[in-house]
Amino acid sequence: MKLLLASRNKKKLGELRRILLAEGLDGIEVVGLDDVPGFPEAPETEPTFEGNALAKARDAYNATGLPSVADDSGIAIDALNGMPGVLSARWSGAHGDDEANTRLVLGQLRDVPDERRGAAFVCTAAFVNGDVETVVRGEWRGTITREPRGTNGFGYDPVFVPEGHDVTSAELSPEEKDALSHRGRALRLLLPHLREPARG
Ligand SMILES: O=P(O)(O)OP(=O)(O)OP(=O)(O)OC[C@H]1O[C@@H](n2cnc3c(O)ncnc32)[C@H](O)[C@@H]1O
Ligand SMILES: [Mg+2]
Repeated sequence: MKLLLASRNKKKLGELRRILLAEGLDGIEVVGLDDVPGFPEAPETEPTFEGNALAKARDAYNATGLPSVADDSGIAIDALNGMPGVLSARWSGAHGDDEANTRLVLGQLRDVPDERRGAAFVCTAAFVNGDVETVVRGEWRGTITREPRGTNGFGYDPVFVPEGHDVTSAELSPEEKDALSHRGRALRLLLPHLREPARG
């Protein structure tokens, strides 16, 4: 069985692939959007991660007929009342400009004291295969730093210190991040559902 990972974000796609392959998906060949003919993709306008993930997975399934997984994710910052949330990828106005997004958040939190800098990375993963639709959510709590640190990962990783750690998630190794991250948690919840059709 082919499984389509419907994301345009190369770093995210790399993590999705890495997490799934580490779990050993026997009989499942993982492909990305670059491996299938292009199709129109709806803008991500839903108010929830769940809604956006499901919309992305449905678009991918409807266009290709392949069982499809989409990830909608972001960071919810306590002192910003849960924002950037679903707007995480375009918080500074430019979609996918990780550096500008990160800088804007640090500026917005400049006067927020250490004890109120809590945040959570959230990942919702949606699996669509015909009538079968499954959505799961993984969360990863931590705090926002005052300066970016580290070069691994992507997005807000350089400013996020996971709970129980002193380093940012951009200073963790890829394997350490996968073991703890919102994305790792969500995909491990999805695994039983992915394995089911592969047996048929
Ligand atoms: O929609 P696709 O094509 O998958 O790619 P995208 O980059 O637009 O992805 P999202 O809409 O899900 O937006 C997620 C944003 O949240 C941030 N983000 C998500 N997961 C992250 C992680 O593991 N580490 C750091 N930042 C993350 C990052 O800035 C992403 O651009
Ligand atoms: Mg997106």
